[in-house]
Amino acid sequence: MTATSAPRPPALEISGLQKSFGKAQIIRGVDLSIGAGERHAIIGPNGAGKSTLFNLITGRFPPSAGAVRLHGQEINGRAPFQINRMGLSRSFQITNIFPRMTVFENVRCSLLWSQGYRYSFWNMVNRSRDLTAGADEILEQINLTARRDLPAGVLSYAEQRALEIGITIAGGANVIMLDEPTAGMSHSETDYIVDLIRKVTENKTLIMVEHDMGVVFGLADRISVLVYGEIIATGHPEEVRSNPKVQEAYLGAALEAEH
Ligand SMILES: Nc1ncnc2c1ncn2[C@@H]1O[C@H](COP(=O)(O)OP(=O)(O)OP(=O)(O)O)[C@@H](O)[C@H]1O
Repeated sequence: MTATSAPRPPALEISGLQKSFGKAQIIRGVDLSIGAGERHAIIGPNGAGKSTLFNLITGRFPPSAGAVRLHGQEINGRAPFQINRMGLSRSFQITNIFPRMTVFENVRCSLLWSQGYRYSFWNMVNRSRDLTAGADEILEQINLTARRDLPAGVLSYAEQRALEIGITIAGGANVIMLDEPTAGMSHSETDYIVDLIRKVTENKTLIMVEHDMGVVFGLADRISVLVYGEIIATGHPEEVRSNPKVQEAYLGAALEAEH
């Protein structure tokens, strides 16, 4: 690249985004720009529209108005799998693994899909050294090598969530979206998952919805606060923490709930 080349577009750029279900307007004009390599948390009270926003970004729902750009390319109207192939991958609130398949097979399956293979290729799978090596590398990253050949269903809850993160990153996406990755975890499990997230999102863009303020303030470079379908503040953790609007609308109560 030369010095005169255009600046890198943000990893994700959301403009004027709206979503209504029938008469209910759930996302009411969201503008947000998330830079490449940034770790960004979206916080807000229950029912604020965080999951809906995720579903709009990932193509699960079509927006009522507005646009989403991934690395400068508009993604409106594309199917989730197409957006995934453009480098965006997400996890869900509910653990989303194949419990009877081994831990290794879960990751390999995700790699297969991300590379566009179909069922007819299963018989070739065992021969594919690249896939095996790729899956083993992911298992190493998520600390599940010792559990490689167990059915995923016998893993502990935290290990299943770690596996799900492995499945999310397996396709090599550079924008990773995690929906409440530490929900339902003990303090020690949460610490374990936070370390893991930090490790696997190195040099990637992370967008996460999270209710645990310890996790949010420990991981995020910037935070957006969504209240009633609108972003009322975006900024560095300390700016957001001290913002009186945020204190009033959400953070006061959320931080109190932690103690
Ligand atoms: N498919 C849908 N049809 C109708 N209403 C919906 C639909 N999906 C979400 N909603 C409504 O949109 C609002 C926002 O829901 P959403 O799940 O996005 O909030 P949230 O911020 O993720 O909440 P939580 O923190 O509890 O997960 C809620 O009132 C919900 O009932």
